[in-house]
Parts: sequence; C-alpha cells; structure tokens
Amino acid sequence: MTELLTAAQMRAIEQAAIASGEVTGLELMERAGRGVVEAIFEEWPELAPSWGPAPKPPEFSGQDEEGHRAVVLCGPGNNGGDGFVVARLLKEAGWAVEVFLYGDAEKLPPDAKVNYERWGEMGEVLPLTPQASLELAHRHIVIDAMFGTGLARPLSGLGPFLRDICDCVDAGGSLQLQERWPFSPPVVAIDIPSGICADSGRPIFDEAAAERIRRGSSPVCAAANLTVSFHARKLGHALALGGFWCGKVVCADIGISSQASRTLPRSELVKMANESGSRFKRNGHKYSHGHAVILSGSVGKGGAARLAARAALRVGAGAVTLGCPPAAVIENAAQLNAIMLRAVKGVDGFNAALEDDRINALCLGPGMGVSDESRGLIEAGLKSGRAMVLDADALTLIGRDALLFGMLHEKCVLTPHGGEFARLFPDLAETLAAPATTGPAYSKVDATREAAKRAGCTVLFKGPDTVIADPSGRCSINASVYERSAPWLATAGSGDVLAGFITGLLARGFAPMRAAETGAWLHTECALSFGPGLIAEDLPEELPKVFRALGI
Ligand SMILES: NC(=O)C1=CN([C@@H]2O[C@H](COP(=O)(O)OP(=O)(O)OC[C@H]3O[C@@H](n4cnc5c(N)ncnc54)[C@H](OP(=O)(O)O)[C@@H]3O)[C@@H](O)[C@H]2O)[C@@H](O)CC1
Ligand SMILES: Nc1ncnc2c1ncn2[C@@H]1O[C@H](COP(=O)(O)OP(=O)(O)O)[C@@H](O)[C@H]1O
Ligand SMILES: [K+]
Repeated sequence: MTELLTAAQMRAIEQAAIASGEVTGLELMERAGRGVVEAIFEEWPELAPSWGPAPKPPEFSGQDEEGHRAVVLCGPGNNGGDGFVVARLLKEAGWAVEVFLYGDAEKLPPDAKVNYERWGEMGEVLPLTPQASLELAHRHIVIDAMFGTGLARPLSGLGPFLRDICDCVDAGGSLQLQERWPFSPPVVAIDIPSGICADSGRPIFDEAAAERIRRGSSPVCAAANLTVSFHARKLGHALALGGFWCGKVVCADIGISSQASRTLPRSELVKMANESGSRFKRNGHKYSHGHAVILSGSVGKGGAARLAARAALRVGAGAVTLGCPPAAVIENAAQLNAIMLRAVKGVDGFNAALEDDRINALCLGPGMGVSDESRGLIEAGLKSGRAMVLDADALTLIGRDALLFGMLHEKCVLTPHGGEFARLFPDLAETLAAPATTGPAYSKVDATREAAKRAGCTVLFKGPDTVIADPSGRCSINASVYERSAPWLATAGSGDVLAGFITGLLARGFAPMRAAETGAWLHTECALSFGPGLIAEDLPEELPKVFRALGI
C-alpha cells in the first residue's frame, strides 16, 4: 500500500505549493520534464549522454542522424507542456527530437505555451492529425505527453497513433533496449498513458470506440513500458488495469511537500504487522491474544474453513476453534491439531458456544453453504455483536436478505470478490462495469466507499487492486501490481486464507479497518515471499518468514 492520490488532490497540492510561493507552475513543469528525462536515463543508462554513441543497426547506417532519436507526442494541456520540456532537454543532450502537437498551440495553458515557445526556438512542431506521418521505428524513445490527469473525455482522431504506440509496447516485451531496437522503441508515458483516467485506472471511451474495440481495430488509449509520474502515484496507476497499461511506474520528485495521503505508507503497515506478530505475546496467556471461532461447512466441505482457521492462528490469534456440524467432526479431527474443534449443532449449538465470552472474533462463510441453517448461523453471529469476517457463502446469503444486511454492524468486515460484490451491491457493480465515458471516471474506490457506507461496516473488495473502505470514508488500496505483483494469488482458497488473517487480527484486537488493511497486506507479502507455485495452504505457512523479515 503506497501513497496514492487523485488528480484533484494532486492539483490541490500543486496549487498550494504555488500559492505559498514555494515554487512557480513553470518551475514545476521544468522539474517534471527533468524528472522524466532522468528516469529515462536511469532505466536505460545506455541512452544517457555519458554512455557513448547511440545503437545503430546496419540498415540504419547512412541515415542522417548519428545520435539518439526521440519522438515526443504533446497534447493540449500541461501534460503536453511537460512533453515540450522533455523535447528541449533531450535536444540539449544531443538528441534528434521530433515533436508533434495534438490540438491548437494558441490554446495551450500558459506554462505549456511558454515551453512550446522555448521548444519552438530549437525545432519545429508538427500537427498530430490523422494526416501526420508518424515514424516510430529507429527511434530510441517515444514520449507520450498527450494527456495526463486532465483527461476529460474519450480520445478521438488518435486511433492509428494509439495502435502504433501499443504495438511498440507489446512488441518490446522486455525493457531491454537492445532487444527492442530498432523496431519497437520503448514508450514512456508522462504521468499516465493517454486515455487512461488517473483516478480510476480505466480507459475513457464512448460507444463508438467500444464498437471499434469489439471489431478489434484501434485501441482507445495508449500503453507504456515506463510511466513517469510526479510527487506520488495516482489511483489510476494501481486500480483496474492501470498496472497493465503503465508498464513500470516511477515517481519523480518535483520538490513539493504535502500531507495528502489516503492510503497507508509501508512503515505504518510494518508497524501494524509488528503488532500482529509474536512480540506482543510476551505477556499474558493464549486467551489474552483473542479467541477466534470459524464455522465450517458440512461433511466434505470443511477445507475452506480449515484454511481460514490455520491463517487466523498463524497471524496471531491466541486460540482458534473450528465449529462444525457434528457429522463433520471426524473429518476435521483427522486434519486439525493446534486448532480446537467443537461440534456446533445448528443455531442453538452456536448460541451455546457463543456464551463463552472469551470468543471475540468470528469468521462465517467459507464453505458454509447457503442453506436456511447457514442463514440462521449468520443471524446468530451478527446478533452476538462480535467482531466478524463475513466471506463467501455468507455474502451470498446477506445479498439475498435485506434483514441480514440491515443487521451488519461496525465490527463486521465483508470480503467480497467481484461476483460477491455484485450480489451485495448490484447497482454499484453495474455503475463500475459501465463504460467510462468521462473523466474522472467512477472507480473501485468510489464503489467500495459507497458500499461501506451503505453496509455500515468495513468492506474489502478483493482483486489485484484490493480496495478497503470503512463507513467513515477512510479508504486504502492494497494493489498487487508492479513490484508487489503476485498473480499466483489467484489460486483456490487464497480468499479463505485472507478471511482467516483478518479474523485472527480481529481476535488480536485490531479495529476492523486496520485488521482488513493489515490482513490484505500480509496476504500479498506471503505470496511475494513464497513466489510462483503457491497454493493456498502455503500462505499461512509463509507468515513466520514474513514476520522474521519484518524484524518481528
Ligand atoms: N498537477 C501537478 O502538480 C503537475 C502537473 N503536471 C502535468 O500536468 C498534467 C495535467 O495537466 P492538465 O490539467 O492541463 O491536463 P492534461 O492531461 O494535460 O489535459 C487537459 C487538456 O486536455 C483537454 N482534454 C481533455 N480530454 C480531452 C480529450 N479526450 N480530447 C481532447 N482534449 C481533451 C482539456 O480540455 P478541455 O476539457 O478543457 O476542453 C485540457 O485542455 C499532469 O498530468 C502532468 O503531466 C506537471 O507539469 C507538474 C506538476
Ligand atoms: N491477479 C491477482 N493478483 C493478486 N492477487 C489476486 C489476483 N487475483 C486474485 N487475487 C487475490 O486472491 C484472493 C482470491 O480470493 P477469492 O476470489 O475469494 O478466491 P477463493 O474463493 O478461491 O479463495 C483475493 O485476496 C484476491 O485479492
Ligand atoms: K501521458
């Protein structure tokens, strides 16, 4: 979980820095452009001025330019302004630079206009129109400075260029320049690939463009091998397919200070994880570290609950009891040791178990089934007022039953994946699934926040871009993208383990939002630590290693 900003927050930070006299808009644009050039040289040191002559394939010898070559595509706003700065700085470094402008130079905002004019003293600006002949092969870098955080509507008239850009990105595969040269130069997006909404990670397109996608013709947005953003990552770099479109994201420091953060920095998460580890177990006995009860399904359906129970115990709950129907006791007894087992006969049996007031956290749903009895168990759990995770079948039942939904309280954590979210909040899911035609688009953050408010409890909306929100509007993202990418988490039962982690943390006394944030973060850490080949059982077993690496 890194600090992620909306476009509006970024603008506010920029405006505050300018208003305080700390910096001018023009200086910020200069720093942004410089940040892009530095990031390029850092990523591809062979392009840096000190490195030596530009790579040249045999068929290229004899062509006019000896040095490195760039194409810079500028747009009508300040993103385009950054592009003019990059063009100038590369030219000053000895590059041959071709600059195209989409839009009317006269209408450029003031700082972008200044940089347009500065570039105008060094080279020409060609119009980026359907008639433009854009040659990307034999260039060392393509810069996408068409649209950034100000994208307001679908791109039009750029289809062929977007196709060329996406082809370069796809064809490259690797970031290695030598492997790409000369036909697939790397594409560097300034701030975010053009056409992607910086708040939602979703491409902005209309019905006409949707039809083009269906026909497999021009794409609706650009893609990039490297995206250079400023100050802090934006939501759009992490949500939806942002991680896919952006390639690799680096954040250039443009020298402004700010407090704005809607998500948790790593240090805070490490602190939380620390609290969940063994260090805080030095005092007290097992029940001072909480007692979690996890209800399992019927015979042959106990795997999910056993995974959750193991995860709850590993993450630090003092004691974990698996409650199962009497007929499933033998099956579960054969599989469990440290986890206690209790036969729970229907709702009465569960209510009897809940008389033990040491039980302070529940997990209902994994493998539970959607019978009337399951419904009764959920109702009993909710009535008990305990902190609880509601996952899987419990979410399906709550989605069907307004009475149960109305019983949700602030100590609950709902952990839906996309399908379960749609069952619980069909209208929000529909809004999120509808094509995004204007920016800023409705995002997974918006949907999860609205869901948490409506449910009156914490909602963790799973996926590679897991979003967690509570009813107060607090929101975090646990994005498994870039350096935290762990697609092998998409394995059967990994959601049950997540439910168990959160339950264990609730038992440890973590507040619901904190338990959900920490559980999601540890879940990804375990997956990263284990690596590909992971199955759900491996996740809790990886936790001691993760705790040790965190110094716990
Ligand atoms: N904030 C900061 O701290 C810093 C920001 N910096 C840079 O500024 C960028 C943000 O600049 P920005 O606000 O000018 O937005 P940007 O993305 O260039 O485009 C907006 C223009 O495009 C237009 N337009 C929109 N959609 C369109 C479409 N589909 N088709 C056609 N036109 C469309 C829109 O026009 P309008 O909607 O008003 O008609 C407007 O003219 C940011 O990403 C970063 O690179 C850095 O310099 C340093 C610090
Ligand atoms: N591509 C992915 N990258 C990272 N995490 C993922 C990815 N796909 C799924 N996950 C995570 O894996 C877990 C899957 O949970 P869920 O869908 O409930 O599966 P199951 O029901 O099999 O346990 C969630 O925590 C989700 O965030
Ligand atoms: K861009």
